[in-house]
Amino acid sequence: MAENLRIALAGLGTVGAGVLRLLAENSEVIANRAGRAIEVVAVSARDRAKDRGVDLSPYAWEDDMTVLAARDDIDVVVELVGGSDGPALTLARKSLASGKGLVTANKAMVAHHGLELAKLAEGNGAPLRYEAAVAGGIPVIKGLAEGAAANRIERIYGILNGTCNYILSEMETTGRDFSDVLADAQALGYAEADPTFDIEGVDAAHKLSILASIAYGTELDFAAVDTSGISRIRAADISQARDLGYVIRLIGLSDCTDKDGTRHLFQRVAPYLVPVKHPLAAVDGPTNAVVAEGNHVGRLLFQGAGAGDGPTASAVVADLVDIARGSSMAPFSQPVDTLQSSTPADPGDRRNRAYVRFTVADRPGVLAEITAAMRDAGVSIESMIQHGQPDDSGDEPVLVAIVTHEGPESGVAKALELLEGSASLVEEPLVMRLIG
Ligand SMILES: NC(=O)C1=CN([C@@H]2O[C@H](COP(=O)(O)OP(=O)(O)OC[C@H]3O[C@@H](n4cnc5c(N)ncnc54)[C@H](O)[C@@H]3O)[C@@H](O)[C@H]2O)C=CC1
Ligand SMILES: N[C@@H](CC=O)C(=O)O
Ligand code: NA
Repeated sequence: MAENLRIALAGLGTVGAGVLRLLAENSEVIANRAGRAIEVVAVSARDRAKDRGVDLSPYAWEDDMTVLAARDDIDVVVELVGGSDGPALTLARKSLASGKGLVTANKAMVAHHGLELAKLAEGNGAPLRYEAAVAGGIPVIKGLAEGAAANRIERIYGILNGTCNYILSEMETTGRDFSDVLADAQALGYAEADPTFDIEGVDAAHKLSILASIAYGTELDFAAVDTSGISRIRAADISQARDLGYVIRLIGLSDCTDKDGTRHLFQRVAPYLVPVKHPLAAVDGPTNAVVAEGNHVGRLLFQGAGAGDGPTASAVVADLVDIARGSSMAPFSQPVDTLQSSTPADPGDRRNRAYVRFTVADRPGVLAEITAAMRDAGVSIESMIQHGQPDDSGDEPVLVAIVTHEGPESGVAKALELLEGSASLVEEPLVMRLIG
């Protein structure tokens, strides 16, 4: 066998400790497939003494993780710290600049700095891999960049955040409280260090922007992702959706069209109503699923664990196996200077059915005001559900949910504009589109 691939690990939390366990447990199968052993030489994290259930004594310890990039006994640095900037980015830049390979699970860093890092990697002949950064254990980057490499990808969509999917599906099946289920997701190691990234859709937006770049051969444009999360969803929305035959899922959705020589890139992360019979409705817990439509292969569905130590470690180590084998794939599937620029597509042009939930004062004329705004904006109402309050005092706000017929998104936006400042509305309306 060839010489060992010598690696250093920065970050020994959920994923880092998972990688050490996986490398130890499956060393033989990994070495057979990689053609050589993968040897951990050095590690770094915040707290050396912390009990992680793994023996760190065989490895050199560095208090300052960025020093790993300067060690000449290391071929590849594995960054499992997190954060778009800060020490993770310094380590990534230094590692690639010194010609070392870099494997990372850090979608925030790749979404913000992926093109710069890819340029550094290509310029220095250093491999850069980040399969774990998108949809955890699912080999979706490989699937698109390698398996579907012959296709023009026209559309991708799916469930890209395990924490949100866990929260929504638990709330749906057990009726448990949002914050209670979020605490569970954190304890299980699914959530980001700052869970607002999960619940406000930012983590899924990081992943979507990376997938879009690989799928369409366009430059990363995280800032253009139209992003909203699940923090405003209530148990009442979940039960109203169910009564209508839908479940609620946080969906990332993107397509890319050429118009007048310009690439128009649509990227959105938002909660959608998904028909119960749709394949994405059955995706529950921390599972992720990505649908990609290629112009020759047709529809591909990738599904599996999107978060957690074992699945994420599996993707990290798969990248190491690739590097050990000598794979020379460009970090974004094609040389970074061949990626095309794009312009954000206008969402107002898109046609959808929408669920709009209003929280309103329980008094005469409120429904008429809402329906008048819908009429004036040219929005046709398909159904309306009002959840009355237990008594008839009129003191408590009530929820009114409207489902519209299909129409341009600009219609609902216009209706909400007409209702802006209305004394009947107790809070900002919540809009969720219907998929399928
Ligand atoms: N947990 C999961 O299911 C998944 C996580 N990821 C990504 O993997 C990366 C790591 O995530 P987790 O293991 O969940 O995080 P974690 O919070 O469990 O572990 C982070 C590790 O980095 C170390 N660290 C953090 N800041 C540091 C600093 N300034 N200096 C030195 N060490 C520092 C901590 O001591 C800890 O060992 C993140 O980029 C995350 O987005 C990706 C896919 C799934
Ligand atoms: N916090 C993320 C972890 C994996 O990327 C998620 O919940 O999906
Ligand atoms: Na993945």
